[in-house]
Amino acid sequence: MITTIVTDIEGTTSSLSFVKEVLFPYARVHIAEFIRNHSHEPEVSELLQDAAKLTDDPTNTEALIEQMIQWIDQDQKVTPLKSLQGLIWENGYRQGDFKGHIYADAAQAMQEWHNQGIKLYVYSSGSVYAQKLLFKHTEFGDLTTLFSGYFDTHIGGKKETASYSAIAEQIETEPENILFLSDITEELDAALKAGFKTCRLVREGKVDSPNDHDTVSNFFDIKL
Ligand SMILES: CSCCC(=O)C(=O)COP(=O)(O)O
Ligand SMILES: [Mg+2]
Repeated sequence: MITTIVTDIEGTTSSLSFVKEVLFPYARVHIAEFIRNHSHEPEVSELLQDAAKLTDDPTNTEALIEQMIQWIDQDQKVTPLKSLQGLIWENGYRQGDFKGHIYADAAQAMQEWHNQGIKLYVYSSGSVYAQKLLFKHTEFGDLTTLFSGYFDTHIGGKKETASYSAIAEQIETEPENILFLSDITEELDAALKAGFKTCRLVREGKVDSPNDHDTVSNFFDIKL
């Protein structure tokens, strides 16, 4: 029996194009200015140090900015970069430059599941802070009240089975009672290996070859 749903964001609750054509370019344009203006703040300074450890020349801030722009362009899920992106997007949401995109079916189904007592969690490569911002500023209003918790790559990569086992342990729920929703087969494979039920979202384009996961094109077709 499914008591709990863990959902991905990009390609699942929200469009790929919102992330790739709105959020990532916004971070790309503002990251240099953001780092130059905020690097003295403890939270930002710590993230920069963590990111610098992953580069060849940890002492050169300008080279680090270039590296982070490259990571954005390559959609690298580098944890300190994802945290910095959240801090940068905060301004965009606050100033009304964009709203968090949520498919209407996802907003409605999640509201219904929540009303039925099903627990909802988010697991995304975007930082927990970025996840909360996205769900707080949607065209359906503040959806953060629907969620019991949020997970990002601090718990591990989304293609690693251990991450899903850690989530199940943390939320004190048997894996077989958890349904994981994602558009990425490798993520679903990892969740399935951890004992989760899985459902694949194919939001744009045709459903491709069959695989081990139920596949739907919107949240209304998800069977619990
Ligand atoms: C938290 S919103 C931004 C999404 C993001 O930064 C990202 O990398 C998408 O990852 P997902 O795991 O949601 O596919
Ligand atoms: Mg995704």
